[in-house]
Amino acid sequence: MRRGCLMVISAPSGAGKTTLIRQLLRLEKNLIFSVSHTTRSPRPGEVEGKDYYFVSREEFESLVAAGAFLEWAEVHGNLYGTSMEKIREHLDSGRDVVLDIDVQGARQVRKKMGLEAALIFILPPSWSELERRLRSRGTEDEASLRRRLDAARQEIQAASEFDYLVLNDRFDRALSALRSILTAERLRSFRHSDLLRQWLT
Ligand SMILES: Nc1ncnc2c1ncn2[C@@H]1O[C@H](COP(=O)(O)OP(=O)(O)OP(=O)(O)O)[C@@H](O)[C@H]1O
Ligand SMILES: Nc1nc2c(ncn2[C@@H]2O[C@H](COP(=O)(O)O)[C@@H](O)[C@H]2O)c(=O)[nH]1
Repeated sequence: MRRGCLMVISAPSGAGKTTLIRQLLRLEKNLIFSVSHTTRSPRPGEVEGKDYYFVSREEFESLVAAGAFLEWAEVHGNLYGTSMEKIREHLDSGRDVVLDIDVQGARQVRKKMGLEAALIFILPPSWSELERRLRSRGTEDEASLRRRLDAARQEIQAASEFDYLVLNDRFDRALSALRSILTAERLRSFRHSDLLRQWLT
């Protein structure tokens, strides 16, 4: 059986990765979203177990101590982490998995999983459009908005470490680029060892 693909998507806050991932999940039936743990409070409309597992700092720290996370990081003043167990299960059973994580997390995944993980960075079209999108979402107070825009400068510096860059200017074009990346990743030879075995033995 083909081993699933791991797609890691990072971007500055407000670039549009959550919106793109939601739409990608509607179109790609074999793709599963990895629900992270976070110490951040839920936003209006966010659902426990669907958007995040919302936990206290104490609970998060005990999961870190138990080695439950593939990666974790402090982002914009809150802790976020990706639990290892489910991801392994899905990949082993041939399901593809998408992670919405920050740059620090993406680096940790690359270190642990090497080229098995495809690292994708979403770029906003401009600084002014990034700020406009973040403001128009209406989820951040001024301090949080400033912190996210400041962090964006450093995050964009790391974009060249990623395997793929996707410009989220026109939404439909960015979505189609993500679907093409998934198609390419599904064809990588190491995922098809069964297919190759019959030719090589
Ligand atoms: N191509 C686009 N054109 C215009 N608006 C967009 C586009 N893509 C996303 N948006 C809008 O930009 C806002 C921010 O998008 P989204 O919440 O998906 O960002 P994000 O990268 O996931 O941010 P965060 O890291 O804070 O979760 C949303 O209101 C979304 O509808
Ligand atoms: N390293 C990780 N980063 C994560 C994880 N889940 C989400 N994130 C990133 O945090 C910021 C902020 O997200 P928000 O939902 O509070 O706007 C964003 O960059 C996410 O990609 C995770 O498990 N690990």
